[in-house]
Amino acid sequence: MSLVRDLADQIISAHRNDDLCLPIPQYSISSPPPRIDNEFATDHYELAGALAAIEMGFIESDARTIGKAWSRMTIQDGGFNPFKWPSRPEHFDLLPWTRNMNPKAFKECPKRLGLYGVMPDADWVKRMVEAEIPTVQLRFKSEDRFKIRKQIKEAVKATEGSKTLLFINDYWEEAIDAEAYGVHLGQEDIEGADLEQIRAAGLRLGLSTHGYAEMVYADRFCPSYIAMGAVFPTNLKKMPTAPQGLGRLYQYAKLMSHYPLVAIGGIDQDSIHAVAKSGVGSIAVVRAITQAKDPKAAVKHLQDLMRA
Ligand SMILES: Cc1ncc(COP(=O)(O)OP(=O)(O)O)c(N)n1
Ligand SMILES: Cc1ncsc1CCOP(=O)(O)O
Ligand SMILES: [Mg+2]
Repeated sequence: MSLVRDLADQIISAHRNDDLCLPIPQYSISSPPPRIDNEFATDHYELAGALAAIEMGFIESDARTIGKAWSRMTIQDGGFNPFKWPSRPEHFDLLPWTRNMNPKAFKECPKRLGLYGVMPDADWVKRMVEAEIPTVQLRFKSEDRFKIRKQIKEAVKATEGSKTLLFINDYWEEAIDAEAYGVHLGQEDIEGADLEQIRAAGLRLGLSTHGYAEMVYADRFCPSYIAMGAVFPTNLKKMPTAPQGLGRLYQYAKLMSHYPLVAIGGIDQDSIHAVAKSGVGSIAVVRAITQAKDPKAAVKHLQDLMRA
């Protein structure tokens, strides 16, 4: 058996019961298995870490990131220990400075944004302000710029004079014009947005991530918060990765603990307490509020469960 195979097997058997593993996707001719070979790896540990990650069900980009982290961890810690798992910022080559020392950092937001309602229109935002939710997002999807502007203006007005912080999903230009508290962008939104303009206007920026590779990428922008998910299955959005589960969320939250963090995806009253225990300071939900019999009561109940 090759050395790399042996190291990978040691990692897998040490972490088999860690709740990090997901079923490996089915491969076909149109979606072939990832190629983890010497071509990209600089040492055995990188290759073994990446191979183990693939067999633990991580997607290829995450496996490559994990491989690099295994290599750094092994060098930094002075030897290979299969029972460890990369979990420190330096293992992932995250930015070495704090927000205050980074002139490109986005404006700070509270470390704990608390319960975060992601709402489909301005009327829902108003209801959330009345329910005294700490954080709300206007996630209004439309092609009509006039309607978008109107919704954003109404949502900003609804939060004025309240303690509720408002993030606008996707429409960063309109959010700047309306002087919203912040903007939320997904990975695909980043390229089309002028992040410098958002930063210069003093709006906070939240970024979505779905795994290790995207977290490392998001870190380069030093956003105000990092969202991670989907934690559990959700039918509200087609996700680029499988639900990550609590085991992975706990690792992500540990690695990125210097950021305000938001967990999202399929979280409800039965799971919110376990999610909060990961250390994330905020939990974003849609259906747990919008489909509740009494949304205002749900806001209170979910917050109680988060704190319990
Ligand atoms: C708090 C929070 N997290 C993730 C998302 C999803 O953003 P994105 O991936 O850009 O998808 P859309 O919401 O735009 O469909 C979010 N909106 N909020
Ligand atoms: C917008 C979004 N982004 C990631 S999951 C999600 C939807 C979450 O909805 P729910 O809380 O109802 O699963
Ligand atoms: Mg988006």
